[in-house]
Amino acid sequence: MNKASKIYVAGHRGLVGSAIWKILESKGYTNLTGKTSSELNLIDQAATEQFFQQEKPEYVFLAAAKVGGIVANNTYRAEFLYENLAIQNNVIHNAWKYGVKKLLFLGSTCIYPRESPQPMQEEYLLTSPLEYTNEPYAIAKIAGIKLCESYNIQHGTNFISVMPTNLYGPNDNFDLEKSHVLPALLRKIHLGKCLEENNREAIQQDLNKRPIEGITGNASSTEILNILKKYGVTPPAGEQSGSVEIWGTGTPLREFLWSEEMADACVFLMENIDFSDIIESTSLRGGDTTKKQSQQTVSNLPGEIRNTHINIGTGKEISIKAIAKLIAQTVGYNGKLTFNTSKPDGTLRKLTDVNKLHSLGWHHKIEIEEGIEKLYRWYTS
Ligand SMILES: NC(=O)C1=CN([C@@H]2O[C@H](COP(=O)(O)OP(=O)(O)OC[C@H]3O[C@@H](n4cnc5c(N)ncnc54)[C@H](OP(=O)(O)O)[C@@H]3O)[C@@H](O)[C@H]2O)C=CC1
Ligand SMILES: C[C@H]1O[C@H](OP(=O)(O)OP(=O)(O)OC[C@H]2O[C@@H](n3cnc4c(=O)[nH]c(N)nc43)[C@H](O)[C@@H]2O)[C@@H](O)[C@@H](O)C1=O
Repeated sequence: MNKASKIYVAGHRGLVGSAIWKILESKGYTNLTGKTSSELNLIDQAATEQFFQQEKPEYVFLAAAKVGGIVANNTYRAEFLYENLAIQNNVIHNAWKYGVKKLLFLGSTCIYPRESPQPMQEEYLLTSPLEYTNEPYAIAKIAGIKLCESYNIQHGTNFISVMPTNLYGPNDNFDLEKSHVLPALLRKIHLGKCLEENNREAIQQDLNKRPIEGITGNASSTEILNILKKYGVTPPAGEQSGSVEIWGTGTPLREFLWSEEMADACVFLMENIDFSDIIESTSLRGGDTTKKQSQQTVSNLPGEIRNTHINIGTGKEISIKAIAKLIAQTVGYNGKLTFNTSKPDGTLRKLTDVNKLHSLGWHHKIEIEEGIEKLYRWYTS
């Protein structure tokens, strides 16, 4: 990529897309293009083709997707499968058709089997059944990996797939039903602290920025208390402390990566790594049949090529209970944390093996304690 290359960031307003955009700008890339979903609905095949035909981007970051936490994935199963398949089919196919030089596709670590050995190596893909709560989303992401891989093998394109662990950071989704665990708990615990301190102004500010089911800060105290109670945030009453509800048992383990570091990894790979380098690093691990083929060009490779995607994570895990306690400590919340076991736990462990990423030359720096502090500063500023 040179600084004047035309770069399309699909999903440039999202958690990861906005961070990719920011990094590209800060590195001096001057020819960036992005469209909101209302300007360009990537589910629309004709509109997507027209965009590629007219704009002819040279590089594409595919960070547009239907995204959500465990309950959203489990509830809107058809949307997660259909929309993600459609978005990635349209973008990846047109990237090939209109000569995109390199594309980076974002998948997810939920592509790995529910009972995968830990930490999860790229080679564990498609070795046993998936976790039920996000199976449709995972199937779409697996199809995306295979689409990139297959266009590379059949047509000689340079499309790279990355599988991020759970992400968090500025511009995340803080919806209390549809978001991921970290933004949801940060917001609930923040609201719990505001109730603890009887800080009505801070609660009003929060609801004005992000209304819950149409309830804003202008609603009556009763309406506000009722909506917070519905999402598991209750005020202290007399001698009794307030409480914040955590979904599930709190025992599942998760790995969290700061979204701006995720974006940094994406830009690093786009700038430095080609599909042929990935084949080489995959073969160096000895995990598949490309072992003796690393010196050949991609289009000439005989035999089987698979598991060319790259995990992106920290390689470190923490329980949901511990993450809730860490957030409470950062926010300064003293109330109770309760567990609602009628909500799903999902996968019990999904720790990434990041050796391939490290061997390609990228390593994370921000640990979870620092990340939560940064996120809370961003959230309350
Ligand atoms: N967040 C996480 O923890 C993880 C995310 N990922 C993956 O990383 C990628 C980025 O996720 P994240 O940034 O969190 O997602 P966000 O929900 O924050 O952003 C999604 C983006 O996709 C765009 N988009 C959605 N539907 C369409 C559509 N039909 N047409 C055009 N644009 C659309 C949205 O555009 P607009 O705002 O204009 O509507 C938005 O900019 C996704 O592929 C996701 O699967 C993987 C693992 C973990
Ligand atoms: C990134 C990944 O994210 C999704 O998978 P997930 O990791 O299971 O998603 P999650 O972040 O929503 O939950 C993680 C854990 O946390 C618990 N939990 C507690 N309390 C809250 C809570 O208040 N909200 C949420 N959402 N979860 C909570 C929750 O019960 C679960 O045990 C995929 O569907 C898919 O999108 C994907 O790729």
